[in-house]
Amino acid sequence: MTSVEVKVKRVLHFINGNYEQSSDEQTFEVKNPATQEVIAVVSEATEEDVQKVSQVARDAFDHGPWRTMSLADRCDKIRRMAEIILERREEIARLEALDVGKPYSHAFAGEIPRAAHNLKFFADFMEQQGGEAYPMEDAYLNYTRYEPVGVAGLITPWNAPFMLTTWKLGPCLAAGNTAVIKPAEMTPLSVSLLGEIAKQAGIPDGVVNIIHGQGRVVGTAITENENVDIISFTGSTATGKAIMRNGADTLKKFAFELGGKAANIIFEDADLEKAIPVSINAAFLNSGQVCLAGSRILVQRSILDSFIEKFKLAAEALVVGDPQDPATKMGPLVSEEHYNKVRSYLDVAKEEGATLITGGGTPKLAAHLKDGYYIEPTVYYHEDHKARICQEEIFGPFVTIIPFDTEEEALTIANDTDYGLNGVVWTENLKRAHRIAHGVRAGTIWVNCWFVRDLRVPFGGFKKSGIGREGGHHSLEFFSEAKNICIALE
Ligand SMILES: NC(=O)C1=CN([C@@H]2O[C@H](COP(=O)(O)OP(=O)(O)OC[C@H]3O[C@@H](n4cnc5c(N)ncnc54)[C@H](O)[C@@H]3O)[C@@H](O)[C@H]2O)C=CC1
Ligand SMILES: O=C(O)/C=C/C=C(\O)C(=O)O
Repeated sequence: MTSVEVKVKRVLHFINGNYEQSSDEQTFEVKNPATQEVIAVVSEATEEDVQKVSQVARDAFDHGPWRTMSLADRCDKIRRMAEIILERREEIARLEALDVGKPYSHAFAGEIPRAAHNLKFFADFMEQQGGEAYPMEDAYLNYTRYEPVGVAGLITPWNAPFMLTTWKLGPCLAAGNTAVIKPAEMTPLSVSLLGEIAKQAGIPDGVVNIIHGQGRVVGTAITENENVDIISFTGSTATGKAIMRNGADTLKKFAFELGGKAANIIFEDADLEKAIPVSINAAFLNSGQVCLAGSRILVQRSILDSFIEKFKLAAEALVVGDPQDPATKMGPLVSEEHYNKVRSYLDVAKEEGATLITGGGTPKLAAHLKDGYYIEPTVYYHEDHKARICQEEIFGPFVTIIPFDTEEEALTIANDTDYGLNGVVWTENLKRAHRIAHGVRAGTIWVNCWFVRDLRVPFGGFKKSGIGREGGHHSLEFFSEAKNICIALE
């Protein structure tokens, strides 16, 4: 028995304002990762379906009222979507907990309001934008307009499906584009609601479309489709590379937010009262399935023993359980495949001679969760930052503590990675904080905090963590074509 009544849901594509099944009526099943119960039967698109949805989005862009309606009307409709999301907050948070296995309390308090904010923020922000003007003496005047690009493919991952889809949909719509959304096949439930929410908000048919299926079929077909002009993708680095290859023939524009292996650097003067709980969150939020996770904890050797002792106690105190239970702080991993991947790193850690500080087993759970994909919050210690567990994105409740002696050494270790999405530094020394923030090669550095988000700032990664930036005007520029108009004044 689960803590919520589960009725198997039927998830359909949303095309041109209607929910419909695939042309060949094929489906696939989605399971609750906490129990392995089937929770949904989802339509599985064919290439023909992708062709159809892309054409619908193209026609809506070329001939529909969306890109030509007044900015105020467009933004009002996007803001209405945000209001509806808040009205349905509990329902969406329940679905996210059911589908992803993330704690309901986190979805309700954090991700769903953030999803509403993603839409409202970009509607408000778009209305504040001006253009550029460049007079050439008195002879000519150049002025710049930002126009929508066309059809955007929004390909999103399973770790924060609703929040990350709205993060792309907000600027996409505000800039006047139409969208083909491809949610992750493992977690389609919450994103599927965006169709009816868009319709209820008065967004014209064909502007927001959602198509379900496997990434290698549906994602590839979207990426290769002539009607799709740009792709905004969040997910693994490997998939980012495939998308770039597959989009080359149609010369698509890309924004990629990819993997991470952030260094969370704790100096001896850090305020551990703050650093420990935030580092626990950075390690185990959403079972560590967060691209921004602080999965490499670099600790100055002079405080190593006391840090390990406190961190271990805090990790062991985390309540692991049913995602629907408000007391739960950590749920299961998203799927059997991912569970097996994360578990395989326990063997790697052993082979590499890492020292287990805590975890590595299956937590004690209520009987109805016995088949869930649970792993205890797991903490290793390793002297060698080049070990695989310190280099590869594990994307689970699995962190490694690595010692360092000097600031230079901390920087060397922090930067010795293929990734560069974010970094974290804990110190009470302002000058050192700046030196480290400047020295770490990553898109966001948090000083004495983690995952604090202001939607105006650039968000994205250095190195293999991404291409381009989203957030504020960066998102609007990605989803727009800049046009210059030059007028002779004489
Ligand atoms: N940066 C992040 O937020 C995320 C990172 N990951 C990392 O990726 C690893 C593997 O997870 P996956 O589920 O395989 O992520 P993925 O990157 O394959 O999936 C993300 C999205 O891409 C789609 N996709 C897959 N192959 C595609 C293709 N060839 N063309 C177009 N779209 C495609 C999927 O259907 C899904 O919607 C994880 O273990 C984790 O390390 C996974 C999800 C999110
Ligand atoms: O806050 C954001 O805009 C993005 C957050 C990204 C993740 O949570 C993720 O991909 O894990």
